[in-house]
Amino acid sequence: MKEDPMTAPRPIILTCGEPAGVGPELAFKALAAGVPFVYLGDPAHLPEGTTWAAVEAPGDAVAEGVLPVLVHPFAAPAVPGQLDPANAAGVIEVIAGAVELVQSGAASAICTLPINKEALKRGAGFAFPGHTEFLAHLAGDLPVAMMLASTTVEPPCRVVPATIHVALDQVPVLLTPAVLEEAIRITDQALRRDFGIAAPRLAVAGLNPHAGENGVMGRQELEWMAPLLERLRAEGFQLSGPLPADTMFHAPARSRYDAAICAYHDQALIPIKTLDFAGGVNVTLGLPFIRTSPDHGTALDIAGKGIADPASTIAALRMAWDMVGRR
Ligand SMILES: NC(=O)C1=CN([C@@H]2O[C@H](COP(=O)(O)OP(=O)(O)OC[C@H]3O[C@@H](n4cnc5c(N)ncnc54)[C@H](O)[C@@H]3O)[C@@H](O)[C@H]2O)C=CC1
Ligand SMILES: NCC(=O)COP(=O)(O)O
Repeated sequence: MKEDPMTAPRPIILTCGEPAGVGPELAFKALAAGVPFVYLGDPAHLPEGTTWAAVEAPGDAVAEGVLPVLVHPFAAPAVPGQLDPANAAGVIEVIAGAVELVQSGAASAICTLPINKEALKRGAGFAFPGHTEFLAHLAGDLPVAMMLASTTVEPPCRVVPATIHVALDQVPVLLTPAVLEEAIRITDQALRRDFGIAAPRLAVAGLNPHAGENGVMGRQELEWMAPLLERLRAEGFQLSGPLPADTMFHAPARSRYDAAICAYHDQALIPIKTLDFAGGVNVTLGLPFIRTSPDHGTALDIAGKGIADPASTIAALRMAWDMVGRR
């Protein structure tokens, strides 16, 4: 049945992600989010017995309790837990298709189910280490930042790694004043626009143990991080740091800031995934459209067993919908 396009809410596109992972089984469970979304993927990959209906356009209505599916046929069936290179191209096409739908105005946001980066690289020569970088490219090679945000802990834990999917030995090379400044600026703006925080407070982690301890355990903090933060404070940014990363994530420390800008992936993601694995949401900041994702990966070890927890996907859909409302 077609809805009145003037009044129908434009739904979120939930991309299928890796079909051999937990994505397909999370899609139906995610109806519990109570926000409008449509699944983009191959219905043949959904668990047997899933109640779904094909729709032609994102806004087409289906009965309550039925998963609406924008059908994107894949090359091969999916065997839970077993990656198939034949399906890599389909996974990439679905992400690109979702971007087209949101950019055309047919959808309000994108929520991505997890992909297996290695599978995409080996199966389709995917040139990006993750959604974040691919979406930035599709949006016109924009500078973006990756934020992971808790939804069930207080004070909240929000983290932004200034370098993202890079090898640890590259971090000191790639973490430059320009890269850190960009992460600070993008995060400050996104907290205002998408999280309703009028005067964001950012805490910046040092790179070295004890934030270098005045130069005895590394010099980046003294040589350029502190001067950069000083310059940005003079512009009006509310910044603390560079702080020792090991002591900035306990609850009293988190109450002093709205988001932590970290030097590298694990410095940022270990605290949030420890504090709120079930409720964590990954958000790409700086895109012209809204994109969220559960914080976890493809979980091949449990795929197909029906035990995957939908909480993070539900939180991601709700966060995207809140952002739609704010914008
Ligand atoms: N946004 C994305 O597309 C993301 C993709 N990945 C990709 O996922 C793949 C696997 O990554 P891993 O490091 O193994 O992390 P993972 O999150 O897939 O799994 C880590 C552990 O958490 C469990 N787990 C994950 N999600 C769960 C859920 N919903 N319910 C219950 N248990 C759950 C898994 O069973 C496993 O024991 C990699 O290829 C990685 O690149 C990882 C994170 C995000
Ligand atoms: N560890 C987080 C992660 O890999 C998410 O990456 P992306 O696919 O959202 O870019």
